[in-house]
Amino acid sequence: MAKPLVPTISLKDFENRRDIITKEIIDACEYAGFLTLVDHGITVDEINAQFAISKAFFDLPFDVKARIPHDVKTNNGWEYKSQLRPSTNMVDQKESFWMMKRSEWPSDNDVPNFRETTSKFISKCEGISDKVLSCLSIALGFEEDYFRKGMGIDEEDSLTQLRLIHYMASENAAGTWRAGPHTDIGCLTLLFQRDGEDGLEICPGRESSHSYGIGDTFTPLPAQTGPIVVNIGDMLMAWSDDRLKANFHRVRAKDVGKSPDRYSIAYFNTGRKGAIMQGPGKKNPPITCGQWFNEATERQFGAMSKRRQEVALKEDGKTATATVSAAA
Ligand SMILES: O=C(O)CCC(=O)C(=O)O
Ligand SMILES: [Fe+2]
Repeated sequence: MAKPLVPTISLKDFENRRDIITKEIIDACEYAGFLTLVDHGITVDEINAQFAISKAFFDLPFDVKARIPHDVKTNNGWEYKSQLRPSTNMVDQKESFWMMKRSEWPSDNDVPNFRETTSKFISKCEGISDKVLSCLSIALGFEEDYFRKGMGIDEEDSLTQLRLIHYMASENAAGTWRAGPHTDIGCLTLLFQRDGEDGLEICPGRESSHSYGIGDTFTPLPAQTGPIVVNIGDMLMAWSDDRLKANFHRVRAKDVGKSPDRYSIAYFNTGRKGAIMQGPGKKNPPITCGQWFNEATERQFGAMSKRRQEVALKEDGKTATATVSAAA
């Protein structure tokens, strides 16, 4: 039987099976750049609890969500239909809340238990990411803790983020994108989805972390509650001398007919600002992760502006009084 494009990899008995798991992860990352993790240690109840928190946040009135507006400089905060994709020249049909461990979080008064549930969820994501990153460190010829130090999740200059995402229900969505084709900016993304909320599609075949040509063969990856979709981002593609592939992916709604709301949660492992990224073969000149992150966020999110968000709110006929003040 042909191997699936995106393999399912179990983290069960990780310490004893580390070598096998490393080989499976590397095989997946060298072509598809995507894999699905199971037996990872987060229960379906814990995942559903975080989705419930996410929904409670997105259900808040616009002006409450807009108390923490997206800031292009830090890439944290709430944005509403404002992510202008270079690949489509259109805004994604979604809203999202970006956060770091040390950024401003929605208050527990607005979303009961936000801090406790989300802190627990983040620490689970950290543990799973650490396992995968330690396999990748060794496979690339670095010390086992190389990427652990590189991410520096507890350092002041950590750039790792959690993103709560809500794609609104739609009907006959031809010509629009829930998320236009893109590659992820950071190192390693963990993506949580829910049964029945499909839409993610991936396109393997990217050769260089500096090329942005998009292929035309996208393969759908059905959404499941429980398994985690893991993918490589641009930073790790460059950091591995292009060995691990950060491939294009996108999220679609049905061209004809109704698509339900879709909620997803992404945990983006990103190198800390001060870490210097250079691959084992020194293919690319050294650059700090901070500089890489700033250039990439400007390229991808630079067009998110105060004006854009206000226009989007008005177009939607929602309250236009929200004090959205994201940097231009
Ligand atoms: O919602 C999804 O499934 C994908 C999200 C995504 O690709 C991203 O935020 O980078
Ligand atoms: Fe993505």
